[in-house]
Parts: sequence; structure tokens; C-alpha cells
Amino acid sequence: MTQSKKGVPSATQPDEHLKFFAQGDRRLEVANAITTRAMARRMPQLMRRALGLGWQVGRNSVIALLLCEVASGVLEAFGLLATTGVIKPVITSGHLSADQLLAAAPSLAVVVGAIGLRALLGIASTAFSARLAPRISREAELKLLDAATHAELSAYDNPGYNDRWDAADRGVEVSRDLLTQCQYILGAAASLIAAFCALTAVHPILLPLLILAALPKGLASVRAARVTYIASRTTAKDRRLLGMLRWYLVDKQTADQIRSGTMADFLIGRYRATGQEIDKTTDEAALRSAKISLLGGAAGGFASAVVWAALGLLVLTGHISVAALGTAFLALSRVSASLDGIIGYGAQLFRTGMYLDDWADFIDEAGGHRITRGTETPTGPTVVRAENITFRYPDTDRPALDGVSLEVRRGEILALVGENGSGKTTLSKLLSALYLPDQGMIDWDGADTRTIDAHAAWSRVAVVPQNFACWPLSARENITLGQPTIDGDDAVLDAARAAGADEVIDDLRSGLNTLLAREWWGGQELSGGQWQRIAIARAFHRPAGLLVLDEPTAALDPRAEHRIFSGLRRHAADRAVVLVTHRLTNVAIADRIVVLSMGRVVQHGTFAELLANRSGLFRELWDLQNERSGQIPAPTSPEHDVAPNQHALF
Ligand SMILES: Nc1ncnc2c1ncn2[C@@H]1O[C@H](COP(=O)(O)OP(=O)(O)OP(=O)(O)O)[C@@H](O)[C@H]1O
Repeated sequence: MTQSKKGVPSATQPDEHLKFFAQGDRRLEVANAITTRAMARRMPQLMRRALGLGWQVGRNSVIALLLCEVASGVLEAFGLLATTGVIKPVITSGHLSADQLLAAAPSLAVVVGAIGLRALLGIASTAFSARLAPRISREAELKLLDAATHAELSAYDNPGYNDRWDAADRGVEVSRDLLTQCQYILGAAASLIAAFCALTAVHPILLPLLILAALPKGLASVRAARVTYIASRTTAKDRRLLGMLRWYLVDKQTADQIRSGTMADFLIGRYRATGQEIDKTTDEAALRSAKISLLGGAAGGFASAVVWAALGLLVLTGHISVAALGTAFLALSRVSASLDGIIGYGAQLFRTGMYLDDWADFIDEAGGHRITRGTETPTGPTVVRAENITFRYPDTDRPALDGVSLEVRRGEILALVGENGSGKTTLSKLLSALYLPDQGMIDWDGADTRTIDAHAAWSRVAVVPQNFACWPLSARENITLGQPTIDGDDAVLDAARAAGADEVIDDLRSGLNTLLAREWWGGQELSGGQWQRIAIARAFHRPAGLLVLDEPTAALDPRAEHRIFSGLRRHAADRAVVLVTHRLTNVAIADRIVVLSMGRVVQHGTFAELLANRSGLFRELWDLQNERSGQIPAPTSPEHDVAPNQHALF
């Protein structure tokens, strides 16, 4: 909500509505600048791209497909030229005798044979293209997934990124049409060339006349395709919003809150309103397209009339025979159908091409965020140091971190403490090389994380994030993350024990082999705390130099929490540990504590030092957290006795 004063919304300013936001939609600008000439120039490039993609997934099928189309064109030319030979004996005498039929038989055989063979070739090329299309689509999808996983994590914070991803994803969807469209265009082009040859044989003037006749319709189809593409791009954000609303409405995670909060009608109302906005845009585009097509059709009809008039004139003036007129008639209808095919499928191909450009751009630069760090392979890390770092999320008013410096070494536990939004999670992501600072440097054993190979760096980090993933995999794979273990299950069970996940695994019907996904056939579901134990075991199992625990015990019961923290020191022996938590009793285990406020370090020291500083933020938070323990009624029986220092802790 827009604020007139800090935290106070202005009555005159409207509520902000959920709307995906993308700065400067580059593709829309490109679409607006598209001309028919540009489209015509683009066609061969798109055909090359289609065949190139096909080549990667099945070169034999591509060769077979091309041969089928060429052979089909050649057969068509022969068939058309043979038509004159069929008509001539019939119309020269005005009646049909057995001799005339016999004279026409060879030409007739060519015509019939050509038709039959072409039908067979058509079936074969459809089969080849059906074989290639899904493979092309999968290949395109795999390339996109590869690019997305090679984008910087910060890409997701960038408003334009999701939009580019969506456009690229649409490119994958349409990629399966690419080859079919090319196949139809190639087929139509082969037909056209055959008909051109036949027409030129009848009279050369017919050729330019035909091209002229085809132009208006062609121009109109191109413009209509552009209008449709622009509408599709304009509504992309709203369509994404629909997808998200659908997810919130039906997903298991929100299902209970949709019901208990009686949210369904409200969200469905939003869905309906957004759908209506999309409809409005697409209706306008459909109307514009129809108008353009109508104009193109009218102009094309007039141009065709001119061609037919010219043909009549040629017959009347004796420039072509009546038999040749028959061939011309067939060739002309073939030319018209072929041109329709080329233009229609060409326009579709062009639209597909625009989506594929989005896809190709994304693959080239991972939505503008391809990881381009250095290639240094990290050791350790033994010492992780933040040197005067500043970090700001895109389009935010103030930096999430401002001039932060700290250090954590192997064998040490460093705790990050502070109020909500003070920058703890952001800092932990920078320390683990998931983000890069805008200014300053994160240094791993003397190497700037900007110069370290990102994937190599992440393989040395173990993270338990606040929102950890519950992978629909077996319990073992959930701990090993599907990565091979050299010492079988021993290390997995060790990590599980340290995280208290051994009790969870013992209760599973097939132990480590149990699939942890209820909604998947046969899977078992865990409670929030049980999942958290698995997530901690996952981090403990990873052979990492840096262990980051962000609120690792938020869902754990006191016994499980106690077990984690009492065992943490053992894990810190050969790791640098960064612990983020609001439960200040837990940070007593840390060697040093850094207190953050509004992205800045406001205090640092040991637990005892910070507690002793009565005017510091840490002490204030500590007192607030423990204030209510003084209000707990004193125990009335000896078995409920609590040690004095436990009041302070719990
Ligand atoms: N993806 C993001 N895009 C924009 N701003 C963000 C993003 N993530 C965090 N912020 C902002 O950065 C600041 C620091 O957030 P961070 O999550 O690091 O705080 P935190 O101290 O971990 O908070 P908490 O205790 O609530 O987990 C906050 O002001 C937050 O609004």
C-alpha cells in the first residue's frame, strides 16, 4: 500500500492490487516494430532454427522429412504438366472416343500415380514430423531448465525476470509446432514451385500477376498475427496472476486457510475480475484481426478477379489454348491454396518465432542473470569474512545490508540476531555465496566470492533455510539430496541421529527407503517438526565447510531442540557455523553474536558481554523475551519445581 507517512496509508490513495510488474517489456517494443518485410526476411532463419532443433534430436527423421517434401513437389509438377496431355485429346474433337482415351492414358497414369505417391509421401512426412515434434519440445524445455538453474539467485528478486521466464516458457510450449509449421510451409512451397513451373509453361505473364494477387492477403495475415502476439504479451502478466490464484485456491498448503479464513469467494472474485481483463484485451485484438483480415480478403478477391480476367483475355486473343487453360485453372487453384498455406502457416511460424526468440534469449543469458562469476575453485572455506558489504534488493528504498563487516572461522559458531527485517537471512545468503554484495566483498579464505566458481562454492555450503524444501523423494534421498554417499547409510544415519531424525526414520514403514510424499501413491507424510529434523539431517550430512542454520528449530519440540543445540558444537568442530535465530537462549552456544538493526551491525560480542550491556539492543530483546516468564505462577508441588535459571531460559 502506498504510504503518505511511514506506516500510515493515505485515505486518498487507492489499495495496490496484486499485479505482476515488469519494467520496459522489450518484446512488446520488438513486436510493434515488426514489418511484413522483416517477417519475410525472418522466415528462412526460422526454418533453419526448426530444422536445426530437429537435427539435434533426430537427424535421420529430418532428412527423411525433407526428402518427402521435395519428392512430393516434383511429383506435383509432373502431375500438373501431364494434365494438359489428358485434357488435349478430349477437347480438340469435342467428343470422347476409345482412341482418344488411349492417347490420354499415359498422361492420366502420370496424374493418378503422382496423386497416389504424393498421398503416401504426405503420410510419411506427417509421421516423421510427429516423431520429431515432442522431442524438439522436450529438448527446448531441458535447455530452458538448464538456463534457469544457471541464473543467479538474485534473478528471482528482479521483477522482469519472472516475465522473461514466462515468455520463454511459452516458447517451449509452441516449439513443438515449429516443425509442423515448417513442414506445411515446405509442402506448400514445393506445391507452389510445381504450380509456378506449370503456369510458366502455359504463359509467363501469369506468374507476376499471381504474385500480385497474393500480396494483399499475405500482408493482412502478417498484421493479424502481430496483433495476436501483442495481445498475448500484454496479457501475460494477468495470465500468470491467474495461475498463481489457481495455485493458492487449490494447493494443499493453503487449503485449510482457504477454508478457515473463508477466502474462496474473495479469491475467486479476483480470478474472475482478472479473467475479464484478459478477455477485454483479447476481444479487442480479435476484432482488430478480423477487420484486418476482412480488408485483406476483399483486396485479395479483387486481385484474383484481375488474374482471371487476364487469363480469359489470353484465351480470347489466342495466346494460350483451351487445353492449357485447363492446366492453368488447376495450377491457379493449387497456387492459391499453396499461397494461402505459406502465408497462413508463415504467419503462425512467425508468431512461434517471436516466442522462440524469448526462449532463445532466456537460454543465452538466463533471463539476463546468467551466472558469470569466476572460475576459482574454493578450498574450505576455513575463514568467511564480510568486508564492509552493502546489498540492496531491486526496487527497494533502502539497502537490506549497509556497511556490514564480520568474520566466522572453522570451529566457530557465529550467531546473527536482530528484529524482523534487520537483514539476518540476507546476510547469511551473502556469506554462503548465494548472493553477491553490491559493494564490499565476501571473502572465502582470501578469495572474493565474485571470482569463485558458483557451483563449486555452493557444494561447500550446507544450509537449513527458514522455508526448507520437503522433497517428494525417499527419506534417504531427502538427506543425501540424491547425491552418492561413499560409506553407504552410516553417514546418513549419523546425520539423522544428530538431527533427531533417527526417531522419525524408525517410525517410517520402510525406514530410509520410505517415500516422503503423501499425495504420491504409497508415500508417507511427516509433521512440520519431523520435516525440520530431516532438513537439519540434510545439512549435517553435507560435507560442507560452512553451515548456515536459519531458525533451524522453529518447529521442534523442546527435547528435539535441546538435542540439536547440545550436538551443534560437535558439528562446528570442522565447520564454520552461522546461526540465525530469534530464540536468544539458543545463541548462548555461539562463540560470538552479531546484532543487526536495519541492515547494520549495532552490537557484537559474546553472550555474556551482550547480556551485561544493559542499554544494548540484545539485552532489550532478551528482557522482552524473558519478561513473561516472571508472570508464570510459581509451581505448587515439588515435582513441578523449576530451577531458578530455567525461568530465565524458558
Ligand atoms: N526478495 C526480496 N526482495 C525485496 N526485499 C527483500 C527481499 N527479501 C528481503 N527483503 C527485505 O530485506 C530486508 C531484510 O530482510 P531479511 O529477510 O534479511 O530479514 P531478517 O532479519 O532475516 O528477518 P526475519 O527475522 O523476519 O527473518 C527486509 O526489509 C525485507 O523487507
